[in-house]
Amino acid sequence: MIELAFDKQLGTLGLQVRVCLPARGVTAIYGPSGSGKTSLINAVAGLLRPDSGVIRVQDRLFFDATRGIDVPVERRGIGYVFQDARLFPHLSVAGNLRYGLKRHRDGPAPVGFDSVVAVLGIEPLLQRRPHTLSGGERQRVALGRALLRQPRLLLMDEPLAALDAPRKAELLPYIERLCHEFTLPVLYVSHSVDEIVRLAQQIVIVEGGRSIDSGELTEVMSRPAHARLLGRFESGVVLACVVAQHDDRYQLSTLRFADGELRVPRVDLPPGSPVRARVRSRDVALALAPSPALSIGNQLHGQLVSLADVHGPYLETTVALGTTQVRALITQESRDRLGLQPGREVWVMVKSVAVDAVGGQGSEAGR
Ligand SMILES: Nc1ncnc2c1ncn2[C@@H]1O[C@H](COP(=O)(O)OP(=O)(O)OP(=O)(O)O)[C@@H](O)[C@H]1O
Repeated sequence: MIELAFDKQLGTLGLQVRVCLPARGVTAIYGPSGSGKTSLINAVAGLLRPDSGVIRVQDRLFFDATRGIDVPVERRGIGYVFQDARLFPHLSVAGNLRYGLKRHRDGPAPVGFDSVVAVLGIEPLLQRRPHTLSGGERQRVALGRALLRQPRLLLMDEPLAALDAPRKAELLPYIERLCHEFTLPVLYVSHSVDEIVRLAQQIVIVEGGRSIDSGELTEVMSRPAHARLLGRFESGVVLACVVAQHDDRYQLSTLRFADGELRVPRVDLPPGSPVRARVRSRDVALALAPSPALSIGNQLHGQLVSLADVHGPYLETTVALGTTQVRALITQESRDRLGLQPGREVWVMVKSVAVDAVGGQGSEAGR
């Protein structure tokens, strides 16, 4: 387990972290700008000293204020990848990677030089100097260097933030692959919901310095309480699904979740593969009856649970499809016109779904 229970006063912001996470897979640290995400992982790294509390990663106690324990940064065995790659300009790529290796204590290294080079596709870059690399290539080298230090925990602070959209798209599959291949726990700071849904299994939500929620990603992300933080364009639910079958004629795939099925553009994974389907509230409409006259194929029967104000003309509604809940963004005018109130039977019209493989590659949307 990773136990983070500490406080730190940062100017006017009171950082107050209380989370217990499994020491495996990727945990996203999500929250608005200035909420304290970087400060949280800096405390784990040993770069920021809490005023009180405890920081423990598996059997290693890094910090305990009452017992006067504060393990120095270099002895925590943590890899850190920043927004900018921070490579040594005078060393080649190979030299930068070996710098990490050199600092590893004796004994067989679980993460080998060749496997890191292969997973991150660095081979053709080995003799180059950092200033000749693109931003995405530099970040791949920074990731490799961090991994070769054989960390027990990897921290990443918005590693894609400084890149333009094509470079982001280029780097993301490498991050996915390394999280999959090297089984060390990762804390991944980001305020991009797309990145988080694609990479993380767990999430910690930080707001105003406080860890307000944490847990399994599909569960936490789908909670209506977080709709405000996610914003009107990102709010929605994440459904754990499996690929049920493919329809070659129409190039569609059927995804099965606990209470139904969704048809989406073909997902290149074999039947039985686990995937995540992100259904944004703004991509869902409500109707009082199913309609074969509509182009939308995903029409699911459910019961309206609640209607919550968002802002302006909008309401976010929650609909139960058995045990699964989805949400739809509608206008107040639609609510009154359709006479919608809790308990009412409705049909959920899903216009678009973003699909991400669990620990694999993602594919986007469909109608
Ligand atoms: N040493 C410090 N002294 C005073 N205030 C600080 C200190 N370190 C951070 N802060 C403040 O604490 C707040 C949280 O900063 P932090 O960088 O952790 O947030 P963040 O969620 O990572 O933000 P962003 O997403 O913009 O990077 C900010 O308002 C920052 O100015």
